[in-house]
Amino acid sequence: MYDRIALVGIGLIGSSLARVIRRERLAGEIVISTRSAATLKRAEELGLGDTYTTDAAEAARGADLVIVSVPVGASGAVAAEIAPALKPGATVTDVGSTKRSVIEQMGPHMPAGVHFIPGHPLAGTEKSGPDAGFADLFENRWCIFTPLPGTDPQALERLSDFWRRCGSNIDTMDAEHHDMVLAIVSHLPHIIAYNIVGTADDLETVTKSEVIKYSASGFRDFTRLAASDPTMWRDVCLHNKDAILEMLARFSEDLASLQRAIRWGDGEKLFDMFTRTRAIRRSIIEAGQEIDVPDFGRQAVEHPHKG
Ligand SMILES: NC(=O)C1=CN([C@@H]2O[C@H](COP(=O)(O)OP(=O)(O)OC[C@H]3O[C@@H](n4cnc5c(N)ncnc54)[C@H](O)[C@@H]3O)[C@@H](O)[C@H]2O)C=CC1
Ligand SMILES: O=C(O)C(=O)Cc1ccc(O)cc1
Repeated sequence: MYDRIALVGIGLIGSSLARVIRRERLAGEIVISTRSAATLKRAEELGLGDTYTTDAAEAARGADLVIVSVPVGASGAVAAEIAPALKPGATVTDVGSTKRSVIEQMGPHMPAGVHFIPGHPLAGTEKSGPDAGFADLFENRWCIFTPLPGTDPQALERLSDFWRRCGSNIDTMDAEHHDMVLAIVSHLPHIIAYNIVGTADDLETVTKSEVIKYSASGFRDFTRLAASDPTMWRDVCLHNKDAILEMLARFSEDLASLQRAIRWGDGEKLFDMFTRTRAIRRSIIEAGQEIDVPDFGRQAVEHPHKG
């Protein structure tokens, strides 16, 4: 699909891309770049690409598609590094979990004639690094693009085709909306998980070994999320601050209401709420999507990001 694909960042997402690109023969050549020499060496041992370099600009030089898969806080620095090496007509995309900040960081560095198309595959795990990736990661998952006004439709269609061949379904929306939706369906659940596991860890009356020994499956699910990469999630929190704070405020209000119902023995209120939430889980299962972004508020490309 592309003669030369450069993967900048070769952790869970970058290495999953490398594997599916190879399996589906989506590139003539895969060039891999990452900042850390040790990670690059591991990528080479795993045979993830054709050539390897710690110099992102060298990787991007002559590439038809550059995919930036680094923590969102590093995307501006990477964009500055690769910009002078990009060839006219190249497409640059990313996979970051937040979109408005990535656009603000990368956009200004993108030379005229280069197609910059921000993206986000809604697929991942709590693991990180090149060993954690797998070719099926994107299978039957959503990939959301947040194209900027004036995006070349052909470049967008080609990139969409690429992701379809990686197994994904495509959606587009503006970056603000993306960040709001993801704040509730992904960022808040991770923050809640970090928090509940932290609370359990701080308890004085219940020992750490009891938490481990008796952890019910509900708590275990939280510990999986709370094991996610600290650098990645620090960056998500710092770079989707407004939307996360908005969702946290709503969450806290609703939690206070739940707390009140428990305090005052309002069983009807508790029952009604638990019935309502049970229906949501059922609709997700019926839709054949155990996780992923629900249908609400999807916006078409015709209403792109205006920031
Ligand atoms: N882990 C997940 O479940 C998902 C992550 N994402 C997004 O994908 C991006 C990458 O995440 P993962 O692959 O999970 O992380 P990871 O920690 O597994 O890999 C990150 C990679 O970026 C490299 N890196 C870090 N700083 C760099 C810099 N300044 N210059 C060049 N390379 C640098 C690291 O060496 C590593 O190769 C993040 O923006 C994250 O928000 C998106 C969907 C799911
Ligand atoms: O591990 C999980 O359950 C996830 O939710 C993975 C994930 C993490 C970050 C994203 O931006 C998208 C997907």
